[in-house]
Amino acid sequence: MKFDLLHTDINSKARAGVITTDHGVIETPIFMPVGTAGTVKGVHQRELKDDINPDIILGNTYHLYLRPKTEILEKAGGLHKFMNWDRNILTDSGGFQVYSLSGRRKIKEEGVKFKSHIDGSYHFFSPENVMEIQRTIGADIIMAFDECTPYPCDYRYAQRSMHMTHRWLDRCINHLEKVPTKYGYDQAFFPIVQGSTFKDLRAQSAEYIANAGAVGNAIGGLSVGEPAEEMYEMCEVVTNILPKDKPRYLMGVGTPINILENIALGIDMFDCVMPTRNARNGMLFTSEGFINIKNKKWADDYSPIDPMGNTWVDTDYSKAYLRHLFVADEYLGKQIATIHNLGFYMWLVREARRQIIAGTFYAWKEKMVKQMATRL
Ligand SMILES: Cc1ccc(CCc2c3nc[nH]c3cc3c(=O)[nH]c(N)nc23)cc1
Repeated sequence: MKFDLLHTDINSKARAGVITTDHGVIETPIFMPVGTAGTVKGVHQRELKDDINPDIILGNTYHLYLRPKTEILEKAGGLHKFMNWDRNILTDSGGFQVYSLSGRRKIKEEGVKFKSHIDGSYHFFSPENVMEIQRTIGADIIMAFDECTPYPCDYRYAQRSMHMTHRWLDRCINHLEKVPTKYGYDQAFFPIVQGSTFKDLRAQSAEYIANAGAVGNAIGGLSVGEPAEEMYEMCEVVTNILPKDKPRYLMGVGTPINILENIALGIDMFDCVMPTRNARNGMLFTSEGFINIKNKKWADDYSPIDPMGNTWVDTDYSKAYLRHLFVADEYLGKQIATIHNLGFYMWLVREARRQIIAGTFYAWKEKMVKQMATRL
């Protein structure tokens, strides 16, 4: 994997770049749609390509390991072939999902014992076996096995959790050297910065991760309930330490405003379940603010979903029709809203990239942040 920095904004730390892997280029800043179990819920791969056109989507080690299981993926020749997606895929390492999904889990130095949320069976993730699972899934970018430090927590806990994540990072790196890639293309490995919301721990973790010398770096432990101001403060500290010539991935972020503010702080890659999860609840993101399509006020509004729309659904269907689909619980409603929200997020980061290259990003960002804060 290589990263070319094309342009850095003069009024902020925003950057425009290109990541190149064996499955094509990724123009940054980029938003990565969440495709947890090998599908972006409710959207065909063909629709994804034609209408949303993401350079990369996310998969999840925890979910894919439990279902369809690694042997099924291996026989298919990896996740790309299994789901018929020939562009980039990034998989998270599963640590976060174990911490957030399976209520029953025991975190020890060796690894994490957990109960499957599907059938209650017991499983064990360690830095070593999670590296093997990600080799088998075959994503182009794979994440270190870390502990996403719960929020809030006291300093002692954050410090011990951070050091364990650093020890687990060393075990991931050592093991990866012993397990060759399985399908003939390269897999990039990203370590993850922790340290909760303590500036000194964040600086310490950023130094440790920077010293690992990986081709890309991630910031974890945020977007876990902390106030946005604290998220921005931690990103400021960490992006001042992480190398400039490597992409920076801020995990699980965020709202459109979070994304613009963090692009200004030097973040290149984002993922978030909001556009897809909120879509399924009828919450639409537009450049003028939020729309809850189930609200009665849209019942006889025959205007397009979003006149400024970025995808064909925005002008093919009216607000009244989309509201009817949600009220009637028709699953076409969820599909339309998902394509709309993902189209909005892709537009937002592409427009940010255009503004950075034009040198007008900062003023545009300030205008957009004000404009999107309204609730329609
Ligand atoms: C499919 C998929 C879904 C979700 C993710 C990111 C999930 C995610 C976080 N989401 C919000 N905050 C988060 C923090 C962390 C973190 O500290 N470490 C890891 N490994 N993942 C995180 C990756 C892939």
